[in-house]
Amino acid sequence: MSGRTTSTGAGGTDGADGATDRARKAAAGLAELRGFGNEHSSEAVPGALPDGRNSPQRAPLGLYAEQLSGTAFTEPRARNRRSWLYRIRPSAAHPAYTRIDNGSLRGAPFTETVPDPNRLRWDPLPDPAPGTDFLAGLWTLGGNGDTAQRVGMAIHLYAADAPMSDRVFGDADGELLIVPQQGGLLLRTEFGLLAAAPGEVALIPRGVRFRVEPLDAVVKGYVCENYGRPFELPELGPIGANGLANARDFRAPVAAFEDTAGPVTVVHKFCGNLWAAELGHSPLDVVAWHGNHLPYVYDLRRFNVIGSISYDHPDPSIFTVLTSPSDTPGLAGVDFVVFAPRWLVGEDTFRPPYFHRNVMSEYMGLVEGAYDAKRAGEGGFVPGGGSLHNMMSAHGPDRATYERASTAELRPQKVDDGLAFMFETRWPVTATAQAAGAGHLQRDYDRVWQGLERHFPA
Ligand SMILES: O=C(O)Cc1cc(O)ccc1O
Ligand SMILES: [Fe+2]
Repeated sequence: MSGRTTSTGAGGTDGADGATDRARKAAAGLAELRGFGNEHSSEAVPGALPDGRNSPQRAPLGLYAEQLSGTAFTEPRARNRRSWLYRIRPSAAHPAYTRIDNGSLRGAPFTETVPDPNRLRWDPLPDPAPGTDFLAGLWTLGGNGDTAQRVGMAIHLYAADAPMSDRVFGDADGELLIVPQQGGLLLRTEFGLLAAAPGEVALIPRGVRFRVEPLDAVVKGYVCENYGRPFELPELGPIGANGLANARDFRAPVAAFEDTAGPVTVVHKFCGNLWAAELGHSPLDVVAWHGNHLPYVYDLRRFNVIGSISYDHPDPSIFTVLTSPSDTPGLAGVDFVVFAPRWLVGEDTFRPPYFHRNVMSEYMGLVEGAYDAKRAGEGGFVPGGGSLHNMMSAHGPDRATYERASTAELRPQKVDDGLAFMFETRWPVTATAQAAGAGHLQRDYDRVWQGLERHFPA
């Protein structure tokens, strides 16, 4: 939470349509600011940012000054998040919102099914119907908490093949941690442009408006919608001053604005429902900004993996990238955890994840390759798929993994054939009806633990 940087960013960006080539080029060479939780500032036009005050009598260049807060005004300084935006038109100048169809999006409280103690696993989401944009392609798997209480989280997947060309999205219910799995995304946000490819994650803070342009024909991935306290970096404790996700590797955008005529639909997610209002201009019209309530991208391959260099398999909290603390110290509303390439050297150790029953609830996804506790390939844990192991549901290595790892020769071993992650939450996850009844739900997941026979002498 330190440091201040300044930038002069890109000028106005191209309009919504026909911009895909330009978007690709932009993705390849985006200017970015570095750091986590920093007070950054950026102006797309020199002189657009007021100096020495947030809200002068008249903001420079005829812009409107607007504050966007991500925490209450009065929260402790160390976790206070807010940004000041200097825009062509104030966000307040919009007509009434009206409800639109929620599509496959669901919000908390999740009451369509009863919480299920069974281990559940899904294959990847089917390909999108042609013309599906990111917002239409969001499909809620489940979640917990209550949007109106700002507590809990939702797990979504997405599959899309079309740009959000004439609409933008903003989520009042929480921040969106986007985990691309197939294909890259260009995120045009109020703060500027970010690109995120598989292996990276992007975070859109609560309330920030953005639209998504697929950088590949079909894009798929996962989203953790965090209704609770904004994600922060975990404490490092005895690890020391460095390690895990290093703050300097987080990339924020520089200011870039759209000065285009509408109609543009603003879709606003509020207490689980989608509302829309039509504007005569793009709301991505922020010419300059400063603050710390910002979108960012992080490359998971930069994660500094800490592990055992003696014996035993450490608990996966050591792999926490981001944590959203709850009201109980040490107990996260949701953690984002990554299983990144690493060496395993433990002596006399069962090296893959152990058998366990966890008080926390675990949703796992796979960006690529395989996961070291589960068989890969068809019918197994595959990229784009996901598993849910709710509070106290017994799980761990499948039979094939147990047999392999309990007899393997324990040479130093590099695990670098996959990238798995976990959304781990203190509250059980209740599936939506569409997830519980999905055609891509694996009906025989329990079988992976069958045949684990007794070896104890009779
Ligand atoms: O269930 C899982 O595969 C996730 C997990 C990984 C690990 O290394 C230890 C515990 C755990 O829950
Ligand atoms: Fe687990």
